[in-house]
Amino acid sequence: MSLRQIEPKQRGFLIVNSHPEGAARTVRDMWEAVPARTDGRRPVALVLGHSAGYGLATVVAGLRRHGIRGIGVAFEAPDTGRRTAGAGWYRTAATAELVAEEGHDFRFVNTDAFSDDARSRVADLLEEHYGPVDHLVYSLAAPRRTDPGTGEVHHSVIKPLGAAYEAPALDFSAATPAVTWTRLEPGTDAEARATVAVMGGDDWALWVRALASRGLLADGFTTAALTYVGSEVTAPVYRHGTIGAAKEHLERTARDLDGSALLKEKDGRAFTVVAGAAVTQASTAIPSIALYTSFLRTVLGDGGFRTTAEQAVDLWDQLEGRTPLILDEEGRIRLDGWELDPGVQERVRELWADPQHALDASRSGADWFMKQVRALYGWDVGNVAYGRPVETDVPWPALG
Ligand SMILES: NC(=O)c1ccc[n+]([C@@H]2O[C@H](COP(=O)([O-])OP(=O)(O)OC[C@H]3O[C@@H](n4cnc5c(N)ncnc54)[C@H](O)[C@@H]3O)[C@@H](O)[C@H]2O)c1
Repeated sequence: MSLRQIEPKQRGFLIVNSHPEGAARTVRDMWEAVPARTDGRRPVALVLGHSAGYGLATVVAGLRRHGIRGIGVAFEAPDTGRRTAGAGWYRTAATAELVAEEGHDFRFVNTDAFSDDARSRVADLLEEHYGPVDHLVYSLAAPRRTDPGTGEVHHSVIKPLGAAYEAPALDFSAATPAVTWTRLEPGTDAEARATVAVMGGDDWALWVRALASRGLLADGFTTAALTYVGSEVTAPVYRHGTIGAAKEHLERTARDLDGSALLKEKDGRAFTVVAGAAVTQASTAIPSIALYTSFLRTVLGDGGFRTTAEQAVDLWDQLEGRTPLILDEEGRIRLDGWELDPGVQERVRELWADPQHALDASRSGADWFMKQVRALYGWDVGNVAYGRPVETDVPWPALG
């Protein structure tokens, strides 16, 4: 037991502790925001990266809309007595509570998904409880990966390639959001290769092969990995940078998997899924993306900015064949039409051209962004009694 009174602790743009009840509340809010529909076949799903961002939205929408059964995998730190558990730990506990309350059948594994050990543990659990997988959703975002073959640790970096990138950014370490400038020197070839090793498609392909080798791909199996295209204003640091090289590798991996004998044999498909900008722990680490996302919110307002859960609902409907697949000319599933709409991008470019003036004229997007960042850690969430001591040592849901 570790009942204590906690306050948010911020270092730079990072918040280093999480509120269990606040984090749980965000999951319940997401759950309630996804209208339930319980008919259908209850497919078996494996979601890698289930505790945050698009992975969490995929689990919640999959449970609510299709009654998915199966396994989520994430890598979260427990409560240490000095420091709270990671927010994803508390979100997992809250998701498991909803699973139990609503009679679903979904388990959660806390492990390094990049390891062979994780693959074999998950395959064992699938064999024991569910059988072959209908859908594998790959939504990991990590700063490093240990190559299971060589033991080498690769570190991803967020840098432009070819030329330095100088751009406005949002300083959200201060109480009031302000514009600052960021300059990033170009990454080296070695840094680009390391980023590809972490965020490219190698690990995804290892998961698909591991499931196939255990006879765990269902007929009509689909697998989808999350990717991002984004705006031309952030392209130098995203799509044309080191992370963009990793996303291109991920997209090539999708095409290779899609054409592979392994999938053909099962009448299976592999896709990347282009989702829109979202406030997540992964994306707040990218300079300028915070300011871009704030401006996107200013332009789109409350109704136009699609949530991760809304996009996950669309993804499931396409994967389950309830609506036709929306593929671009490169065979990617597109969920980001609302973000890349030319009129929307034109208005974002106008704000970007004079960012301080834009921020002075309207802080709505930046204020929303900062609130979203705090909510990622369970802070500043409605209907939470922050003044009361709270149990921080919450157990990880049992696998039994
Ligand atoms: N955030 C965005 O704006 C955005 C937009 C489009 C696409 N995407 C893509 O969505 C995917 C997920 O990103 P996100 O922003 O939702 O990330 P996130 O940081 O919110 O979540 C990452 C998840 O990965 C898990 N994870 C990290 N390392 C792990 C490991 N070693 N083993 C097991 N689990 C691990 C975390 O526990 C967490 O569940 C990425 O491919 C990202 O590029 C993100």
